[in-house]
Amino acid sequence: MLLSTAAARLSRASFTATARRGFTSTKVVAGIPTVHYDHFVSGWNENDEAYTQGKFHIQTFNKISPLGLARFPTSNYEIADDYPKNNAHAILLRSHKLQETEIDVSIRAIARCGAGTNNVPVARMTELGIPVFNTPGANANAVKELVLCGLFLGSRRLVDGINHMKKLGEQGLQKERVEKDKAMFGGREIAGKTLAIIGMGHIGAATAREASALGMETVGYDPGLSIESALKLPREIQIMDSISSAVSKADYISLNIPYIKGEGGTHGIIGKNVISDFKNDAVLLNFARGELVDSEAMKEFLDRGNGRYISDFPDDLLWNHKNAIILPHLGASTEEAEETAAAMAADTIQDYLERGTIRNSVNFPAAALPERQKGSIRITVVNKNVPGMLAAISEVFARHKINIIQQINTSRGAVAYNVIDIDPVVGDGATEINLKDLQKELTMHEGVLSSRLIFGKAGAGYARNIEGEYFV
Ligand SMILES: NC(=O)c1ccc[n+]([C@@H]2O[C@H](COP(=O)([O-])OP(=O)(O)OC[C@H]3O[C@@H](n4cnc5c(N)ncnc54)[C@H](O)[C@@H]3O)[C@@H](O)[C@H]2O)c1
Ligand SMILES: O=C(O)[C@H](O)COP(=O)(O)O
Repeated sequence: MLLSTAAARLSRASFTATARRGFTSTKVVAGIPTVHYDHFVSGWNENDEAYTQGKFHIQTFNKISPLGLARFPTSNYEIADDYPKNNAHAILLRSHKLQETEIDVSIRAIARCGAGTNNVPVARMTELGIPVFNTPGANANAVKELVLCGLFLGSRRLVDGINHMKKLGEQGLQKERVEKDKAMFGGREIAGKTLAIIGMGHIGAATAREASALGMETVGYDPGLSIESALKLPREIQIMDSISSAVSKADYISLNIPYIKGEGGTHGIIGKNVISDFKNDAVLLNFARGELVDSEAMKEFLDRGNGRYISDFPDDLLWNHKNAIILPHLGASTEEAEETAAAMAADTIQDYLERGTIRNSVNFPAAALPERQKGSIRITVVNKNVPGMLAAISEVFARHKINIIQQINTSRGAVAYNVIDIDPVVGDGATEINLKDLQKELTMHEGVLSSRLIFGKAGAGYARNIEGEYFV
């Protein structure tokens, strides 16, 4: 859907832009030949007046910490929450549910200031050759602190007690009734109880450590446990081989895994089966995602016993349940976490846009080429991860008698990524290099999705192969 409408719009836009410009630019760099290039002034924008030439345009969704945004130097970047169609180069967002129609063809990258990327159509972005980034660990401390708070909310009837005191206050009865009524809000201590951690990544591992320090026994389940996280776990933690075996021992269960839709994903992973292994008075802490828990099954559990559910996510069924406490997605809402996540996302985006470096991507392979030599030109190519692509790409450079100084080719799943530094002095001694033709040949090779020339003006030099049509 997007492609057909976008393609139609872009056909018009690229034609108009080319016709309007009607020239090929040149750039002379001291000591090296003349470089011919095209579309260094972006041809994506339909409205030239709105376009600030020579700057990267970052489109934000959600309110992003100003301290994080300040990482973008104003000399090279412009930030706005709204751009005319095809004027933005990258998207920065938090939990906004990003629709495919909001992702213009000019977008080269998307960064999530936070951990979960289930609000971004990641699989589709992979097909389109657009890297999606997140900020691992940036908000983990904030979430961990709220999970600890959840332990206490689930142990003592704090919210009910607070509400009761408000009611008594309105009636002027607080002092008279407090000592008698407090018996309604008794609880238990967490020391000596068992906490099961499902997902021992940045949040889960930190929670396990703190819970252990508070005197709790800990058990954990995580089939993808990283070495980095394993090193943070308390020594005493017992590692289990299934969710059920972990929860069956637990008085408290903390869920800290990503939400992944579809087959093999985590939708409703805490369902009837797993819940049937809960102790009658178990407390489930869900600071991960609402969709991980089957609300019907949870309701049955809460209706029949003394169990509790503390969740950071809206729930149409459980929002008013007497044994549930629902918070308005506050896990990462601290000044510190918002700032750290925004700063990390800003740095990641800049590294990608300015150097082609990829780190913290959820759909692209990590890639970092050493700084490009002065005067050299960096070209990045995104292609489908199918046989013969590297040879085909190298062949284009060879045909143009261009020497590759350094390069990296790496892949992840269905996508491959190349970063190539070339010597602008062509092999046959010619004094001119035609990047315009080179980029078109590279980009239009079957299987290539996009290419980028990192040389010259910010925001320019991006081309895409959209189902066999060339867009610059
Ligand atoms: N409430 C909030 O505001 C808030 C803030 C940050 C993160 N989150 C949520 O918490 C999740 C975890 O965040 P994180 O920073 O710890 O991420 P992380 O990537 O560091 O850790 C996730 C861990 O879960 C493990 N895992 C994945 N699938 C699993 C499964 N089926 N069973 C057991 N373990 C599994 C992974 O191997 C990984 O170790 C995020 O994906 C996000 O949805 C919520
Ligand atoms: O996945 C995350 O990082 C959290 O859910 C935080 O979301 P937020 O940035 O919208 O608070």
